[in-house]
Amino acid sequence: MPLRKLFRKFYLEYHQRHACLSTVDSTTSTTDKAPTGGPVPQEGGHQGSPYRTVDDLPGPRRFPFIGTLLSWFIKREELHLLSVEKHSKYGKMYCEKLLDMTQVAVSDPKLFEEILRNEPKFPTRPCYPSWPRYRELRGYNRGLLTAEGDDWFRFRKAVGKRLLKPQLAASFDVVINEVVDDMIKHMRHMREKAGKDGVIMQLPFEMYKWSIESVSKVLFEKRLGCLQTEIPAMTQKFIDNVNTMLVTSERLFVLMELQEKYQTKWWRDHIRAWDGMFDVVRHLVDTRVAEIADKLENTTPDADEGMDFLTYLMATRSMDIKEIHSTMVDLMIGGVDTASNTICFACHLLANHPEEQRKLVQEVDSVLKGRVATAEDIPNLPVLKKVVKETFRLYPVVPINARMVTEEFVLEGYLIPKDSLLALGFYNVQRSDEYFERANDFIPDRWDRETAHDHHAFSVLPFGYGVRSCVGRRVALLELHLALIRIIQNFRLEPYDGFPLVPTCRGVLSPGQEVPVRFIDRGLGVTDLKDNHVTTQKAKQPMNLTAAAQ
Ligand code: HEM
Repeated sequence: MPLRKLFRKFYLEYHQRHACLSTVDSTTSTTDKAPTGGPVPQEGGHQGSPYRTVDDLPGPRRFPFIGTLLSWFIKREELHLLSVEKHSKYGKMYCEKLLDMTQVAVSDPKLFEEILRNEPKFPTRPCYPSWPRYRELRGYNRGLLTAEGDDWFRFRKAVGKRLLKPQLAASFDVVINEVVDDMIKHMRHMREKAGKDGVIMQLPFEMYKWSIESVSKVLFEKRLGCLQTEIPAMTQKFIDNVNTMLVTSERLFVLMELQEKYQTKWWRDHIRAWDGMFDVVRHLVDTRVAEIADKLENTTPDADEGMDFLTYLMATRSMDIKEIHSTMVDLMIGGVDTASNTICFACHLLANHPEEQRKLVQEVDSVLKGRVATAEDIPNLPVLKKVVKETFRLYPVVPINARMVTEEFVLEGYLIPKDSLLALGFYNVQRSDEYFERANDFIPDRWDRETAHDHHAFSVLPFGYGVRSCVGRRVALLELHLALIRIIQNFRLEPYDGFPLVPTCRGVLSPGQEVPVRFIDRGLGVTDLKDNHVTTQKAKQPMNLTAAAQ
């Protein structure tokens, strides 16, 4: 493969890794319609075209051959800040060339809306090349994260029906609460073990274990033991393999084919890590399938019956077992560091804003009166919802989303060519004084019912938007709300001086290894679920849980 092509491929993969969901995505957007807003210039067009070209857009200086690639390398852990820097210099829409790849960066809620509302029926998302390659080698289909066209649509329909219906998503509160219960016990243990005045060292890692455990229980009806003092060997192997897979995915950005051909250590580690992850997921799926085998024979899929996720997926008979294995791996990948990073950011913000924390404590204590919350309680906790939304605004785990352009289209009078990349600067908009007053301050009240609509609906999109948006968003919100309630019921949060929080952006926005928060025990001990145990059957009851899952 010629060197230039290899570099182009590297750039594409590099961008996808950093501009999209950690391990995940970017989305194709195609529309051949001229935008509804913005004049189509009659002057400045090229070769008789009424539109301007992307070369007419402002942008950073390009070096021969590499274009602006260097700045990406230098700031690869701060891509969110690089995006802010470039937008403040070149405006809402600029163009840069990375090798021969055109990237159009956009930072304006109206343009986000225009792009995202015009997606095709089956948006395709490019992904790490090593991911589909692994599946090809082992005879697996792509899973939900990376599948395309009809396959993606089929998987999305099956998974979405169980995870995205508000009432059904809300029915996961029982299993989520079970895991939150253990998380609180684990947090108590860790803060005592650290002996540092209530500080939980490596909070992000502890929260990571919580989110793996929680997603596993939701998806497989199985616990992995992440929150036990001694983590079972199989679980530890899974955690290690996820980490190795992610690290080596980055290293295989460059010259993947050659690395495969010469079986480099990174390549071998990568394949071994995937094998390990698939082993665990296959074991979890197959064990559950064996448990429900008898039931399955005569079961028809009825998500409304509150069926557990895997039983439902099997009963749809719309995915074969290998597609299910693949999709379950993808759901695990999509659901772990996203939720755990967000809860770390929320704890940090509350610790540093005692007044906001006080309002939240007051609301939680007065509404729940010391009992464990369920999904039904969430609509009655507006302060909680505002805190989570404001956390997403300040620390969006996906700070820059992206779309590949598969058909040329017109945006703001500029002809955006096929095969170029659209980078949607969410972080930049969310931190901009143009869209939010005192944009860098934590002000949950800006999301008050009366004032929330002052902000453009596309100015904060933590889960993306449209048909390819996050399929786990309702589960994620429920996890975050229930976990945060319980943390607040059990601990008072204080800042731990001397430790600054310095988020990095390697894929997803992460708080780093340590989050400087002290957890002071409130001594109320709200960890026992027995008092208000709810059953999965409640999904059948006619109650309005729509708001609860939003
Ligand atoms: C705070 C938590 C989470 C955040 C902020 C988040 C955010 C996102 C974003 C921004 C996307 C891309 C959307 C787009 O391109 O428009 C996405 C996709 C996805 N997420 Fe999440 N996510 C979270 C939790 C979860 C959970 C818990 C799961 C699984 C249960 C999950 C599974 C997925 C999957 C499978 C996709 C790809 C969907 C598709 O391609 O059809 N996510 N997520």
